Amino acid sequence: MASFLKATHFIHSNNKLENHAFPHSYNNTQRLKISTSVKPPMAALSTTPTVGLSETFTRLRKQGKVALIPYITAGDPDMSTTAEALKVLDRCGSDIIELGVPYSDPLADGPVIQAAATRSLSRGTNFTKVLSMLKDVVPQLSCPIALFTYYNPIIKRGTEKFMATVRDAGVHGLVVPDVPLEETEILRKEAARHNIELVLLTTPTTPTIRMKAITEASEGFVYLVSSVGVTGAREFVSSKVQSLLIDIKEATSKPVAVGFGISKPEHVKQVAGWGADGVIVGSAMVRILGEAKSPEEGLKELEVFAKSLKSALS
Ligand SMILES: O=P(O)(O)OC[C@@H](O)[C@@H](O)c1c[nH]c2ccccc12
Repeated sequence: MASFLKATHFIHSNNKLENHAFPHSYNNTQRLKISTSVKPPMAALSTTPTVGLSETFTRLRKQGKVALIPYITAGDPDMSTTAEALKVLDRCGSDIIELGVPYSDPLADGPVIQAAATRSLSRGTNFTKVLSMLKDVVPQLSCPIALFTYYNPIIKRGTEKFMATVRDAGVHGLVVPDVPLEETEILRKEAARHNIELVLLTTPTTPTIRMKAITEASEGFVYLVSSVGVTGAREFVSSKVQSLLIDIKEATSKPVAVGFGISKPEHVKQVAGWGADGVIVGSAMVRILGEAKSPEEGLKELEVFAKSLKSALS
């Protein structure tokens, strides 16, 4: 976990990624040149019926509701099951779905999501396949998609091209856990230009001053990581979350969603009671799809589970 924390927004590091991504010679003129060759984002807007993350939270706030945000890993057990799972989760009242692009070195993930990523990659999942699945499925969904990816795939494609591509697939938000806060400025600019909200994360060990900077820069919502460690279902949600929520809400009026370890209807209810605007449930969903006897069984179990979480929030 130590390396994860160092590499993320919350703690400043002179991580090598910064140099890889944007060498000092990469100046504004070059960026402008690149930008002119990128497809305008408006083309994608017309095919995307859903609203973005902030608007979703605004609507929910008016209704006095807390967002249910499931996370699943794309391509596990296979891409067509992921497509079906997105539709099932949407039908069960998910307010936003976080879809993970599998990555070979998922340093912030616990065993369940790591195993899902490994299975998915071994079946040949790649970024292009995830995006083409999304392009088909997003128009059939009523809730927005927040794409989860580590930083490396963005660097590989180039930030502008990456943003144009994901927007063209109908994605509304982006969660990138391993990018230093300082680096997010460029990411955020490009994301905004393509109408994508870049969600930043804060953890229980993030110093207050940094937490404030993160809430200021975060878009869509602020992701509060409930506990130190890696992703994975836990028996209890850390009671520290309650005071962390108070601190964050003093710093910002942006919505705050809590994730890491939330895996039961009781957890969801508890975190909502502490004042969270959203709850993120990952490993518990991923486990259901990954361990089911068949994809069909997995989808059925997923539906039952998502409904149980949704009703805990109503
Ligand atoms: O799996 P959990 O403990 O329910 O946590 C949320 C989650 O899976 C998702 O948001 C996520 C998956 N991988 C991550 C890496 C870092 C931060 C967050 C994530």
